[in-house]
Amino acid sequence: MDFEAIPGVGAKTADALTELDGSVDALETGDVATLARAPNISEGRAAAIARAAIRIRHDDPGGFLATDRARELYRDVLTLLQARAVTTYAEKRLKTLYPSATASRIEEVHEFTARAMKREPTAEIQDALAGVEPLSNPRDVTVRDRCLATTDAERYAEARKKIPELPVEVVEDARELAELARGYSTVVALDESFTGVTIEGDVRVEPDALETPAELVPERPLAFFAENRETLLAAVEVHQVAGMDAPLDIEELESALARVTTDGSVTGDDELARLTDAIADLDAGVSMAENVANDRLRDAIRERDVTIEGSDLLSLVEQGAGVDSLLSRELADEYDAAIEAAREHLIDTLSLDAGETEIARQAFPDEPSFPVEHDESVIARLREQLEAEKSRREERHKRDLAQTLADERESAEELVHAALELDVELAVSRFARDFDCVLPEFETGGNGFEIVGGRSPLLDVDFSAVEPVDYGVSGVALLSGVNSGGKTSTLDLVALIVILAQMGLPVPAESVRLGRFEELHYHGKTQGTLDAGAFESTLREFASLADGEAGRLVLVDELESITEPGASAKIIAGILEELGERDVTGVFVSHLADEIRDVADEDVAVDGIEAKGLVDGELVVERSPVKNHLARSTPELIVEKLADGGESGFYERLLEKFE
Ligand SMILES: Nc1ncnc2c1ncn2[C@@H]1O[C@H](COP(=O)(O)OP(=O)(O)OP(=O)(O)O)[C@@H](O)[C@H]1O
Repeated sequence: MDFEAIPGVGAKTADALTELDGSVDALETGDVATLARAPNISEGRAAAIARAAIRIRHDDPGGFLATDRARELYRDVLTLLQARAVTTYAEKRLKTLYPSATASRIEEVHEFTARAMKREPTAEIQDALAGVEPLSNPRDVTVRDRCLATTDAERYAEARKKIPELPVEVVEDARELAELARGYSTVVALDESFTGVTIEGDVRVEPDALETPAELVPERPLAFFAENRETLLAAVEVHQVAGMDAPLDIEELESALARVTTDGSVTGDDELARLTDAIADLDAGVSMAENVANDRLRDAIRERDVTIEGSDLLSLVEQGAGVDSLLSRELADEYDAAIEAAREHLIDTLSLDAGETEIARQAFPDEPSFPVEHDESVIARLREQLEAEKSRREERHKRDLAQTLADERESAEELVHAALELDVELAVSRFARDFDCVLPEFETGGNGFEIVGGRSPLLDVDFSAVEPVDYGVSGVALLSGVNSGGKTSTLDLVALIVILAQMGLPVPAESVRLGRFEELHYHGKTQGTLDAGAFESTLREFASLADGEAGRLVLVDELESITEPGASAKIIAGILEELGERDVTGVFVSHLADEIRDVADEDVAVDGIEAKGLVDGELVVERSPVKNHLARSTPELIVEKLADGGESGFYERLLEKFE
C-alpha cells in the first residue's frame, strides 16, 4: 500500500508502516492495534491513519469527488478493476487508488500503470495466483524446554519483545541459574557477567543470543515456512509461469519447503529416516529375528538323531538339567549359527550402525536355550540409544534448516509480495485490454477535455455493442439531444474517463487529452419537481458551485426538472454565466437549450446529439455530440417524417413552428 497517499503521513511514517507485517490488512480492517506496533506510532496516531485510509477508500481523500454521483462512479470504477483481480490482496490494493488533483500523485501511478499495461495476463498466471495469499505469522509458537535468563530488567523486556516464544526468567546469581537449569533442558543466560562462571546443568552464556533468534527458537522459521508453504509454492509458480526473476534460489526454497512439515518438524534426512524407521520397526524386527533363530534350531533338532549313553543321561537328569544342556552338548554349533542368524537379521532389518550393533548383539543369549528368547532389557537400551540419537539428529537438522530458512525469510516475503503486486498490475492490464484503453494525456495549464472514440464500460449494453463517442468541451456547454440519444451516458463517460485519468489509470478511448481538474462535480438527474424546501437547498448547492475554486469540472444532468421550465431556463442560464466567468469546465444536459440561450446574457455554446433519422420507427442516433449544434428533438423528427409523406400540408405547417 502506498502509505504516503494518506494525508498527514510523511515519508518516515510511511516507511515504518510499509515495513510492518500485516499493515495493509490492518489498514483495510481498521486494526489500530496492529498499526500501533510500528515504531513511533501511538494508538491515537494509528487511529487517525486508519480513519484517513477509510476516507480514501470509501470517500474521497483529496476532495476530488465532490458529489454523490461522482463517488458512485468511482466505486463503479473500483468494481470493474477488482473484478479483474485474483487475490483479495489485489482487490484491497486497488482500493487504495483514488482520483487526485495532484500531478505528482497521478504521475506516480502512471509509472505503475505503464508497467502494468505491458503485462500479459494469461490463464496460467491467473491459476497460479489463486494460491497466493499474504504471508501470515504463526501466532502461537511456544517453547517450554528452553528458557532465557537475565539479571537485568531492561534485558528482560528486550527478550520478551524479541523472543516471545521462550519463557524469560529473572535471576539474581549463578546459584539461581543452576536452579533454573533443573527445570529446563537448556538455559541461555544473557548477561556478560556470567561468562567464565561455572554453573551446573546445561546453561549457556550468550550475551548476543537475542540477535540470532533462529538459533534460539528454530521453531519460529520452521513454523513460518510450514504455515506459508502453499502460498510460497504458489508464488514460486507465479514467478515461473510469468517469467519473473525470483529474489531467491527457487530450487533451494522448494527443497527446504519439502523438508518442513505442517507441525514444524523436519523430514528429508536419510539418517533421521533410518533412526525413525529403526525405532518403529524395533519390536517387529526382534520378534522376526527370534523366529529366524527358532526356525533354524527347530529344523536342526528335527534332522538330528540324538544318541546319548544311558549313564550320561542319568547324570544329566540327576543334575536336574533340562533339555537346554542337551542342546549345548549336542547342538552347540547349530545353536551358535541360529543365534548369529537372528542377530544378523535384526541388524540388517533395522540397518543398525556399529554402536547400535554392539548392543543389538547382546539381545540374544550366548547360552543355548530353546525356544530362543530375546532379552527385553537389552532391547530397551537399544531403543533408548536410537531415540537419543534421533532427537540429537533432529535437533541439529532442525537448527540447520531453521538457519537456512531464517536467512531466506526476507526473500520469501519479497517473492510473495512480488506475486501479489503482479496481480494488482494484471488487474489493471486486463481492465485496459478488456476495454481497449489508452493512457490519457494531461495538458499542463490546459483546461477542458477532448475525448476521441470513448466507450463506456458502464452502459447497459454489451461492451462490444457500445458505439464510440467523440466529445470535447473547453469552457461551459449545454448538451441537447433526442430522447434516449445518450446524453446521460455521455456525461457518465466524461466523468468516468476523468476519474480514471486522475487516478493515473488508462481510459477506455482511442485518445484523451485533458487538463488536470481540481474537483469533479457531477449532479445526476433530479427526479421530478422539487418542493419549495428542496428547491431552495438545490439552489444553494448551485450557488456554492458558482462560488467555488477554479479548475473544476461540472457535469449536470437535466437540472430543469427541479421546477417549471420557464424558471428552470433562467436559473440554468444564470449558473452558466457565473461558471463561464471562472476557469470552470462544464457540461449541462438540457432539453431547454433553446430557451436557456434565449434568456442568457452571453452566448452559450450548445452541442447536440442528433438522430440521423428514423428506421422502422426507431431513432438512429449519432452518439457523438455535434459541436455548436442544437439537436432536433424527437417530436420534431416525427413531424418531419410525417411531413415527408403528408398531403394535407398540416405537418409542413407544424414543422415550420419548430424552426
Ligand atoms: N455510445 C453508446 N453506444 C451504444 N448504446 C448507447 C450509447 N449511448 C447510449 N446508449 C444507449 O442508449 C440508452 C439511452 O441513453 P441515455 O439514457 O444516456 O440517453 P439520454 O439522451 O440521456 O436520454 P433522456 O433524453 O431520456 O434523458 C442507453 O441506455 C444505452 O442503451
